[in-house]
Amino acid sequence: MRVLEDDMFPSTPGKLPVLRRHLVQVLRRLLGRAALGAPDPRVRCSLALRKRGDGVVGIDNFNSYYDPSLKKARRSLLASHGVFVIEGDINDGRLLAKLFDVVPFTHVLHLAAQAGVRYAMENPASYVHSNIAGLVTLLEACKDADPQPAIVWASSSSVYGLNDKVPFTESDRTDQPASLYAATKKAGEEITHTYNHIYGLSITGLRFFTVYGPWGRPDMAYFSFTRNILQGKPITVYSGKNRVDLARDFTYIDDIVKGCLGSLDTAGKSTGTGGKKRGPAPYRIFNLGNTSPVTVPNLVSILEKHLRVKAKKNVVEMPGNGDVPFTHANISLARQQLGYKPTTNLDVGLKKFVKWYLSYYGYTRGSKNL
Ligand SMILES: NC(=O)c1ccc[n+]([C@@H]2O[C@H](COP(=O)([O-])OP(=O)(O)OC[C@H]3O[C@@H](n4cnc5c(N)ncnc54)[C@H](O)[C@@H]3O)[C@@H](O)[C@H]2O)c1
Ligand SMILES: O=C(O)[C@H]1O[C@H](OP(=O)(O)OP(=O)(O)OC[C@H]2O[C@@H](n3ccc(=O)[nH]c3=O)[C@H](O)[C@@H]2O)[C@H](O)[C@@H](O)[C@@H]1O
Repeated sequence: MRVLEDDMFPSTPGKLPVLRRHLVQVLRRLLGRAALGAPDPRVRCSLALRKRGDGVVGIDNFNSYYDPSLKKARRSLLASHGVFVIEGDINDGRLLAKLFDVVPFTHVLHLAAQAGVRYAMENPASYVHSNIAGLVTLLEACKDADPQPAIVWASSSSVYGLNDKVPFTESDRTDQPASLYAATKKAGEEITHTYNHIYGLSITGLRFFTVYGPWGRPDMAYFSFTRNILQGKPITVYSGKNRVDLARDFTYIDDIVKGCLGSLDTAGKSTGTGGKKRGPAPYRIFNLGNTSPVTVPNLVSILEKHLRVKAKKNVVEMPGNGDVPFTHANISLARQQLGYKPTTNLDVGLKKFVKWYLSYYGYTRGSKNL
C-alpha cells in the first residue's frame, strides 16, 4: 500500500491542490495527535495509541532483512485499525519534509533501524544507512518541522557492550561497544544529544533489552529456535567461555509498549521554531528491560515445554560475533519517571508467542504438522 506517493505532495502551491487538500483532510481526521513510527514494538505501539484515540502514521521501507511478507501482514493488521504505513525510507528527506508539511505531528516514535547484533558483520553498510544516515535525515526533518515534534526513539541494551557492572544503569559507561550495531546505537545517542542541544528537540532514547513476543523478529533466537524445533532441525546454542551459559534480560513486547507510551506521554515539548532553539528541551535516556535475566538454555527449555517438542541442540562457544555474555537492566529510572513496571515473565510471554506462532504459521495441535 503506497498511501502517500511522493508526487502527491507538491511543493509548488497549486499543483494537485485538490488531492493535497483531500489528503490533508483525511490525515487530519485520522490524526488528532500523531506519532510517526515504523510497525513490533511498532505494530503494538501503534495499535495501543489508536485504541486510546491517537492518530498514527507509519513509515517503513519493507526491506528484505527478514521475510517482508511478515512486515506486510503487520501493515494489513494496522490498516484494519486505521493506521497508515507509508512505504518509504527515512533517508528520503523530501518525503519526510512533505509529510511534516501536511501533518502537524506532535510526536515521533522512531523505531526504524537495521537491527540484529551478528548481521552487522555481514552487512555493515546497512547499519550506517539506517541507524546513522537515516537517523540524521529524520532529525533534520523534525528540526525543520513546525511544530517541532517530541522524539522518542529506540536505542539498545547493546550500548552497554563490555560493561560488566550489573545491573546496567543509565549512567554506566557505554564507550565499549562489542558490535557495529551497538556502535551505531551509541552514535545515535550522541547524535540526538546534538539535535537537542542545538535545535531544542525534545529527545527520549529507550534502551530496549532483547524484546520478544507475537509478531516479532524471525532472526531473533526465540523465533528462529521455535521455527527449527518445529521443523525438527537443530538449533545452535552459544555458550560463554568455559561453557558458562549466556543470559539475556528478555523483555515482553507489551511491557515495552507501556514504556514507549509512558515516554510519549511524559516527553515534554521541543522548543525550537524555524530551525532555531528557543529554550532548553528535555534529553532523557531510559532502560526498558525486565530486570530478571534468563539463560539461553532456560529459554530453550521453556520453548520445548510450550511447543511440546524436544530441541536438537548444538552447544558451541560464542564466536567473536558481537554478542555479549549477559544483559541485566536496572529500571529504577524508568519506574520513577515513566511509571514503567514490567509484568510478564519469560514463561508467560513465550506461551503467548508460541500460541501466536502456531496460529500464524498454520500449525494445528494433534494434526500431522504438530
Ligand atoms: N527487538 C529487540 O530486541 C530490540 C532490542 C533493542 C533495540 N531494538 C530496536 O527497536 C527498534 C525496533 O526493533 P524491531 O526488533 O522491531 O526490529 P525490526 O527489524 O522488526 O523493525 C525495524 C523496521 O524498520 C524498517 N527499516 C529499517 N531501515 C529502514 C529505513 N532506512 N527506512 C525505513 N524503514 C526502515 C524495517 O523494514 C523494519 O520493519 C529498532 O530500532 C531496534 O534497533 C530492538
Ligand atoms: O537488547 C538488545 O539491544 C538487542 O537484543 C537483541 O539481541 P540479542 O540479545 O543478541 O538477541 P538474540 O539474537 O535473540 O539472541 C539472544 C541470545 O541467544 C543467543 N543465540 C542467538 C542465536 C543463536 O543461533 N544461538 C544463540 O544461542 C545469543 O548469543 C544471545 O545470548 C536484538 O536482536 C537486537 O536487535 C537488540 O538490539
